[in-house]
Amino acid sequence: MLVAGVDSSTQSCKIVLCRAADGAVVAQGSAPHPDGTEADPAAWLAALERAGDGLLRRAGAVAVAAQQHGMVALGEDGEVVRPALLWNDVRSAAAAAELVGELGGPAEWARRAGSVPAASFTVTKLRWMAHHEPGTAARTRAVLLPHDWLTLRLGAAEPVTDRGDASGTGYFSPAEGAWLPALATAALGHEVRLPRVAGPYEVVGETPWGARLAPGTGDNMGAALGLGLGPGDVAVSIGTSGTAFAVRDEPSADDSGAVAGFCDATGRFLPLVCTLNAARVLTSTAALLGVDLEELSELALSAPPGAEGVTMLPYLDGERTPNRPGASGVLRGLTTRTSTRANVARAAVEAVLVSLAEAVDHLGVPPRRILLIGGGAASRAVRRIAPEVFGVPVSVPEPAEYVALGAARQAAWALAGTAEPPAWPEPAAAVYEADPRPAVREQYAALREATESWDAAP
Ligand SMILES: Nc1ncnc2c1ncn2[C@@H]1O[C@H](COP(=O)(O)OP(=O)(O)O)[C@@H](O)[C@H]1O
Ligand SMILES: O=C(CO)[C@@H](O)[C@H](O)COP(=O)(O)O
Repeated sequence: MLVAGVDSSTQSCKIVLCRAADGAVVAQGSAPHPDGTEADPAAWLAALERAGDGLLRRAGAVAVAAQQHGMVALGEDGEVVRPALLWNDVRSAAAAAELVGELGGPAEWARRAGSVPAASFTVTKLRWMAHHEPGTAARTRAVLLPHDWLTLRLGAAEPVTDRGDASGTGYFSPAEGAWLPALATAALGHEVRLPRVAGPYEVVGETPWGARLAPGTGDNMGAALGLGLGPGDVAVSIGTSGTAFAVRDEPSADDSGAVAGFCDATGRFLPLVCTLNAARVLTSTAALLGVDLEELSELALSAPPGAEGVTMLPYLDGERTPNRPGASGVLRGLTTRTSTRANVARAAVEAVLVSLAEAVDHLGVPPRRILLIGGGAASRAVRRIAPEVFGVPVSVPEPAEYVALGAARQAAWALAGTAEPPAWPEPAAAVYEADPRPAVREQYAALREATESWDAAP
């Protein structure tokens, strides 16, 4: 029996077709998403159909994992009332601050919703819409997340979500496993329908070609399931977002707001730290230097650690961790001697890695193992420099679509109906080791602190 897993992420849709018994990939496809921080959900469905052409119909079960947090606002008849506002859209930063104040501060949000909402969270997008598009807000009768909407369109019997993705809305209690509808109502100004929260391996419907549909989840929860993340492991993903996350048995509640207290896709929890600037820092720097990504790696590896003092603050699209939505990128330390393309390339790679090393620190427990995934992990320079910056050996699992694999594993789980997910083998990984370079982190931290007062109003 074959199963399919979908990863509808920020930049593209990726689909894997796997054997249900052991997860071996027999076929895969992908299709790009339009650029931007808002999107017509129909474009996700079109990309899914293109990526899955010729392979989705071979699956006996399907699950969709997708970018977290996006607000898909629906009207009375289930129609999309405006383009979905995505996780990386920072226009709701002021709404986030307003909501945090209204409920009595960050600690109260962390206690009730597991997270302190920054602009990424769905709840802040509802408030932004209530203020800026009151007519559209008034028409909104239901709110779904990207994976919920795609699952519905693939044949779910009713609107459904799962604990993992629900925990990124800001109106769900991870500890209780239940919606907090009053928080959604307060944000939008009126009651709104929310999807049913399905169990982790429930069959929630059937596709038009007769495949069973599993509930799906958020992309980071999908990656945790695809990697088989275990105790002591921290996954670091370099995709459009940078994320660091671990699977835990107890919910978390971080008053500082750095750690989001998400649920995972199996009934456990997934504390996660997310940055807004990761792989695109590398593509932007490559474009700035007029090189491709392979040449960027070569340039970065030809410069010394610390890039002779050239330091980049990578907050190109504003930042979420630290919460600096009005920030922009900064390049420091340029002199006639140090202004080389190699140093700038190295500074970009180090900046992405240090921002994620700081994210790992926020998780609190030093990892036994770091697993590096996402498109940016394909960069030679990233893989080689990562252990210098993280200060521990870094495992890079063999290149694969781990989010889509996690969704496929969930589909196989729904098919099996067993209490635990099917035991697929752990991916083979290359281990990268290097002497730690704490000075690289120190020069970055000094620049981060020195620029705290520079940000524009978001
Ligand atoms: N060799 C490479 N070096 C650096 N970045 C890369 C490389 N290969 C792919 N990427 C980047 O990875 C990103 C896509 O990663 P992915 O994890 O699929 O993102 P998302 O899931 O957010 O859509 C793109 O920005 C792409 O440019
Ligand atoms: O906002 C978060 C996590 O809280 C992001 O991780 C999104 O889930 C988007 O992920 P990618 O498309 O970058 O994988």
